[in-house]
Amino acid sequence: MLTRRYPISIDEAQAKLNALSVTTDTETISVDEANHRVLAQAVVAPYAYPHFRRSGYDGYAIRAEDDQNYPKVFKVVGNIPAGATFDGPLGENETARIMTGAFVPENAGKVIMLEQTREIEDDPDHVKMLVTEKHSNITEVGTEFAEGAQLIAKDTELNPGGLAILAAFGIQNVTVYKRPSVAIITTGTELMQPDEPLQAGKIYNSNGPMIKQLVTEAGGEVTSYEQLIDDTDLLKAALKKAIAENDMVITDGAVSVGDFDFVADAARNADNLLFNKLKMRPGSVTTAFVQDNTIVMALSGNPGACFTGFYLYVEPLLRRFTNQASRVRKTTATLAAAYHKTNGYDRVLRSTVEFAATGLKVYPNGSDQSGALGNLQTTTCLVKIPHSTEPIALNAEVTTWLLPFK
Ligand SMILES: Nc1nc2c(c(=O)[nH]1)N[C@H]1C(S)=C(S)[C@@H](COP(=O)(O)OP(=O)(O)OC[C@H]3O[C@@H](n4cnc5c(N)ncnc54)[C@H](O)[C@@H]3O)O[C@H]1N2
Ligand code: MOO
Repeated sequence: MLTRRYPISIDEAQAKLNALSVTTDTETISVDEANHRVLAQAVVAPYAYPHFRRSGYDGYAIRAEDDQNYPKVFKVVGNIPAGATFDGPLGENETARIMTGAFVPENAGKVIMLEQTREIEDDPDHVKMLVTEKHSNITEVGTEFAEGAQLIAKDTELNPGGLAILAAFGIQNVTVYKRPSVAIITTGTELMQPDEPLQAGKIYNSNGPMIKQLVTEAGGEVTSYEQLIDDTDLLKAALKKAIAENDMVITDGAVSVGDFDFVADAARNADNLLFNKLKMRPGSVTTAFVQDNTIVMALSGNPGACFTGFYLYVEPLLRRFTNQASRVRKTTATLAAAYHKTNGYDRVLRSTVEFAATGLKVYPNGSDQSGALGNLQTTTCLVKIPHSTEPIALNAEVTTWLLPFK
């Protein structure tokens, strides 16, 4: 059924999505699997770190009171490799040979580096120290973290460095936000499977693989991925199932006014229709609605529109499920290359950004057509050309969205 749609602006559409309440759930997972997951609770140090006084160098540990009158001969009373401990105190002018990272005897005040010492021929029980050291060369207990100090803050996305901090304390599990579950439904009888030979009138599905990775990059979990032919009953059933089982459903294609545009119907009858037309190109047909507490984001089948729609509307929403701000950074930049077209709607150009000394410069990157995909790899930002009857001026200040992972 063809019914009139009422377009809203990019800002209005983003505001509507932003106003949706999103539930954040948590789960406890193994640190091994926590890279790029977001902490739902701060992690604190279970004990001081380091938890023993540690030597920074290979050398000899001595008492502070013996640290004078060089050159000087010390009696070697022990050997402390990394991982070992040392029983008993050092006596006057006694020393223990020590390795980097090893336990420093309790009453030692300094480690003399090996380079400042000399063995004594035929006398392995003694060593000659040539000069003292400026620093103690000992890392004290708790230098990095006191017991109970915060190791990593809540709402931090863990990375390999952070995992190292957790591992340093033997922490094996962390409480993180659950990733939002996302079903992806791509549509179109023209879509072939990747292993099928090329056929006239048909294309390979390029949006599906892209959306899958974009969802993952934005912290979502793709729970199902379907490529369906244009069969209204099939599509309706798939959408219903996906809605019942996921936090979000992303559909692609079948959203305009064609014969199989089942999404338009679902949107019209939804619990909460947010928008089904945008004052923007590409992606004017982008649609969003809530059904049974699941958000359905219907992206255009046109590759350029699909890419643009994901970053402007889906990424910020996905991030909210893990209490994160969008990584698509909105800013202003200088339009550094001419763009002559005028537009009835705001146009979002796939562009590239240059971080110049004078500020950000942006350059339209190849085709502005909704159906073009040749610029998806190299695009690093999206640039808004406001609707106007006059072409935009060169060097105009333009709203720019910097894309993450670019
Ligand atoms: N009579 C009208 N026709 C169209 C209108 C309109 O208002 N009236 N809007 C146009 C605009 S603007 C857009 S954008 C597209 C939107 O179409 P859909 O989002 O419904 O997508 P489809 O019609 O299914 O496909 C459009 C285009 O994209 C290709 N496609 C679809 N899926 C994929 C995929 N997974 N990978 C790669 N390419 C895909 C498909 O083959 C079509 O070429 O509608 C205009 N038409
Ligand atoms: O909605 Mo279409 O992508 O504007 O060209």
